[in-house]
Amino acid sequence: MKVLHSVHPEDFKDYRTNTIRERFLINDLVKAGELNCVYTHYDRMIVGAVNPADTQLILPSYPNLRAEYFLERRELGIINVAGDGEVIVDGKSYEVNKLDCLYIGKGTKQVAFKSKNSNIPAVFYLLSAPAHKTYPVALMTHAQAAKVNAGHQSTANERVINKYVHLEGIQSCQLVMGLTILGKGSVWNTMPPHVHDRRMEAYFYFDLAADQQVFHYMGEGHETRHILMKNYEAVVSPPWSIHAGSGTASYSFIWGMGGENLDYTDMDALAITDLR
Ligand SMILES: O=C(O)C(=O)C[C@H](O)C(=O)CO
Ligand SMILES: [Zn+2]
Repeated sequence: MKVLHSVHPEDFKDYRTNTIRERFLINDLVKAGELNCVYTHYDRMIVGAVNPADTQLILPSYPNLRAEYFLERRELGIINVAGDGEVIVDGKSYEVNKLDCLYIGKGTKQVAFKSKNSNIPAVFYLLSAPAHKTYPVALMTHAQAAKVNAGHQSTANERVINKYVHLEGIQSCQLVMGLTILGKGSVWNTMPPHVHDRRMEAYFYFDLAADQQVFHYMGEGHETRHILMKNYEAVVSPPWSIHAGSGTASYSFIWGMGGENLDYTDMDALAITDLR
């Protein structure tokens, strides 16, 4: 499993395009018939994706974990971003269709992923954080997710934030997870931006046309850089970094965090005019 190490904000200031991409971008996650994971040293969050074709794919245990099975000491959040799918948790099947979320607690021995129709395969995005206790398996459909309307059409940042795993939603040890869908004509996410030193974050962009990209902004507010992101690519955001994006076309993205607390609103906002 590929490993991403943590970066100091002072070192980040000298990074050029290639180094920024090497240290923070997670690409090649979604591949037909494959399950791929990347281990990050940001709160030990694992970022992954599963794209089952004709046969089911089983979550393996990686040598990095020194565990008998993947979820021996971890919890897992899953969101499907494509065709209808099924997740089998220790023999019990859950229908996980587009934009539905399944949480699986510590101690689950086997997790298998299937597409309902191999012509329209599912793409399951995965986030896994270390866990100290077992919370029950929970399925939340897109319709059931807590919705927050944010931004405005006049500032091109109108969007709906959908919260699945958080303090008042699906219970977890440290995972917080949801997705944001931009309104028609809006291109900006998370603007005005924020940081949260208490939690790392990862963004995964989807429903972005193949010939378009998202400019994802990162770095300390007074020292920003950008990274160009394609559909089905993820990026890690260190605790000291802003994480915001502007797309050349419409898109959605999954956000997910791990760290000190489960409070979605624990953010330190930055004024747009203070950004450099
Ligand atoms: O569009 C937004 O704003 C977001 O989705 C923000 C993320 O949820 C986030 O960064 C949470 O910390
Ligand atoms: Zn954030």
